[in-house]
Amino acid sequence: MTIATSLLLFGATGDLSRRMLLPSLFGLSADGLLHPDLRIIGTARSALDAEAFKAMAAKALEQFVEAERRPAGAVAAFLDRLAYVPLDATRPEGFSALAAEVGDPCRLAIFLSTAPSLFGPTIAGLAGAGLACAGARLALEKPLGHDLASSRAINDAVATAYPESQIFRIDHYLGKETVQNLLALRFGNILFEPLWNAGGISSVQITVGETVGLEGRADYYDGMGALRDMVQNHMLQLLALVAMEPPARLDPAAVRDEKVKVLRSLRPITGREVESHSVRGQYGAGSSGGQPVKAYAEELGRPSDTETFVALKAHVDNWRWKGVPFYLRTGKRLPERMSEIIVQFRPVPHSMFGDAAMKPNKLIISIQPDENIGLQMMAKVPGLDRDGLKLRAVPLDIGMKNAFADVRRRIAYERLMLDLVEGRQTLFVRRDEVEAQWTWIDAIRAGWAETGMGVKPYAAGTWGPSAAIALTERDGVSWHD
Ligand SMILES: NC(=O)C1=CN([C@@H]2O[C@H](COP(=O)(O)OP(=O)(O)OC[C@H]3O[C@@H](n4cnc5c(N)ncnc54)[C@H](OP(=O)(O)O)[C@@H]3O)[C@@H](O)[C@H]2O)C=CC1
Ligand SMILES: O=C1O[C@H](COP(=O)(O)O)[C@@H](O)[C@H](O)[C@H]1O
Repeated sequence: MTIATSLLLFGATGDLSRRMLLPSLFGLSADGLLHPDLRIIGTARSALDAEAFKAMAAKALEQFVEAERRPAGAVAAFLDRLAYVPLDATRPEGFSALAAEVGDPCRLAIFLSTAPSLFGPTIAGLAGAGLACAGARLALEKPLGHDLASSRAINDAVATAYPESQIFRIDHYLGKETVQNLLALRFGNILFEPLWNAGGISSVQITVGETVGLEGRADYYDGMGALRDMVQNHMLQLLALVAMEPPARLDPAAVRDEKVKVLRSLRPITGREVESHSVRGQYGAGSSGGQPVKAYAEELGRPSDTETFVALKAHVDNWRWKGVPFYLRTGKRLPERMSEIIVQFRPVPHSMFGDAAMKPNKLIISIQPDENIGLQMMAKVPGLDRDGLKLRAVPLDIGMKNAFADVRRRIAYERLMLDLVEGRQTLFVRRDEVEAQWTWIDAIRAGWAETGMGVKPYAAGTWGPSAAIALTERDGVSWHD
């Protein structure tokens, strides 16, 4: 595994670069985790020189890195790594100037933080300038298309210059600490695996709630909606990690082989099934964090049929998960920013305590805002119990914050950037995974179009339309709010 000595950052002046990528690279540089020779070459259309780019980067660090984490020396050392080449990626002739800045093209990492419509010309330009060497790595930001066909077109364009072993497709959820902790929890403990199947588990819920609205990404978001923006990628990756078979090794092929099997086993939701298996919502006026907020259409400035909320009932059609519903829900302007996975175990087969207070065990994996793993267990209520034992559900909590109080938490992009420059592919999404994800999503969208299923309103600051509650209640299941 060779470590890259140049990182080429396309879209270097953009929002993602300023908010996430440059701050993450800075964090790694400040902690001595980057190769001392690593140079970061920013590129975008803006006609900046290196000094102006460094000034922009310095400002981004001021804005997005806490003051105590950016001592002046570390900032200066980071800025020293930076160079900038202005380039319109649609014009092939500009790429030779870029190549001249790159040292060894076989020790190059490239990050495309630009609109996917630029991927094709960028790849052609890179290849034409000799920057598609066998050792080079290419990271691609989402969205990787807006459906299966467009995703295939992007992947085909990329594959003309870079083989799959050099492609790093970003899903930033895979860089999150608790998401990887799922692997540790499932495969580092003997406790869960014997029950981790349809015999022991009655349902799984995955919620990714956001309090924010459009956040200045109106055109992008309105063209995508919650299903494509969040479910197609992050939520299906979470589902795959929960449902996959134990990989034999923690390596890219073994982990991704298991995930893709799950994604391909997702039962298609087609035609009229969308009416009983999905709910689309769009927020109206309401409140967020105690402040009044506008309706989606008002924020957007025009009427729209794009969903800002989606709830789904999915099934993984294989031996392990026969008959177990996976409920997914995500939305903007929900009451909390909260991502969690709830694994609902089955009741004990026979209760010697009577039925009254028995609650089946529940595993609660909180991804954000706090990392927490909780197991709801039955315990005896203290007392003399003249009328028989009384039981109550109590939490067995592992607060990651306390359990690992002395360990610094890294944001997802720090881990992903480091894996990119050092060449570890496990936390990046393989082409077959993306395509299986799109296949499942496209069928749902086709069903929505076929049935004319529109969006149901919900007030900002609530958990989506009431139909989302009915989706689970019909099966006797409640969302874990
Ligand atoms: N922002 C976010 O939170 C997230 C963004 N993404 C995705 O990442 C990508 C970048 O997003 P974001 O940073 O928000 O977008 P921005 O619009 O803020 O930035 C786009 C970047 O692309 C550059 N660019 C535009 N046209 C060209 C061109 N013809 N040639 C070369 N460079 C060009 C811009 O350069 P210049 O300004 O100099 O013209 C700018 O640096 C998008 O695909 C987005 O969907 C994914 C997840 C989250
Ligand atoms: O990819 C995206 O993710 C964010 C949510 O990410 P998180 O790390 O804050 O949970 C979402 O806001 C955005 O719409 C989407 O494109």
